[in-house]
Amino acid sequence: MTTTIDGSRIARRIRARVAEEVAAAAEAGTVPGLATVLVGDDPASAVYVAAKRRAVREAGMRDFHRKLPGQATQEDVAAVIDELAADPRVSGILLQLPLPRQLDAATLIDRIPVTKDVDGLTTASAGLLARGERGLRPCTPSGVIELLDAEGIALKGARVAVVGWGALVGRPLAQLLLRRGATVSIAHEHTTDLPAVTRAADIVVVATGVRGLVGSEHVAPGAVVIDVGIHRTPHGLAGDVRSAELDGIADRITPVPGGVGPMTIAMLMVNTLRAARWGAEREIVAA
Ligand SMILES: Nc1nc2c(c(=O)[nH]1)N[C@@H](CN(C=O)c1ccc(C(=O)N[C@@H](CCC(=O)O)C(=O)O)cc1)CN2
Repeated sequence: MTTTIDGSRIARRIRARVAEEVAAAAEAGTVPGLATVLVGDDPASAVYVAAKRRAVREAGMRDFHRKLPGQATQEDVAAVIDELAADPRVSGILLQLPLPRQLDAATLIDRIPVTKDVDGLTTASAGLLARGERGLRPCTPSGVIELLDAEGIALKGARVAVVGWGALVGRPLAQLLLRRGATVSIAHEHTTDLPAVTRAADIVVVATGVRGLVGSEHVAPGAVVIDVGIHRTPHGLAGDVRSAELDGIADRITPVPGGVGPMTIAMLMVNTLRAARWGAEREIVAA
């Protein structure tokens, strides 16, 4: 029988723990704050940012939000990031992606100071991850690791196939898994004989943005399948995995919705708390 992993329940537990730690930090005089920056009117982005802001308030953190019009220029967005970077009440800055076409996302992300980079997407944060040094890690990949840990799935020595090599999920996840002692294969939608790669894995993580890419032909009996994809369809949300086909094949699988998505927001709360602590340390050192 295949078990569904309840990401919403695990995320709630993490968020409750963060709220306790925020209350303790507030008692000691520091209230963490997250600034979300939303450019334009992409409906999905508006939903995600609203969910993030709700989570911030529920955790007892300060909610700073900036909304810019879809025709905002590079300079407009840069000015907002610089203002938030200079504000000591702001522990973390998140630039919601995707951005409108006229904007250069990589350059804007790199304006975020590394200690406030709660998305872990700056070049500096990517470098710290590559070197295994202290830094903030991207939320979805660290959410996947937390999910696997919460389920008691051993990573040391496990064969993990990561399908998808994007900067938001696949690449950082592969590095986090390597650091945990997993043997990692990175594949993607163009991999020749993808089933041969994924069927050799104990854990298959799919983050390609291609709806229904992975099905029964890709998964060995007893494997764990983590579906990071989210697609809006006329019948509701769907993932990168044809999950119905895996019933009775996979040992465990994450659903869409209710799997990895809620973990992304939970890990953002964890990162904001970590950023507040890191920022406070830097102030002490600078004083
Ligand atoms: N700056 C960033 N932009 C984007 C990120 C990111 O991590 N940082 N990730 C995605 C979108 N995303 C967060 O921004 C995100 C996606 C999905 C969920 C989630 O909880 N999904 C629910 C379903 C909710 C729904 O769509 O109705 C679920 O899977 O259960 C949270 C965050 C792209 N942009």
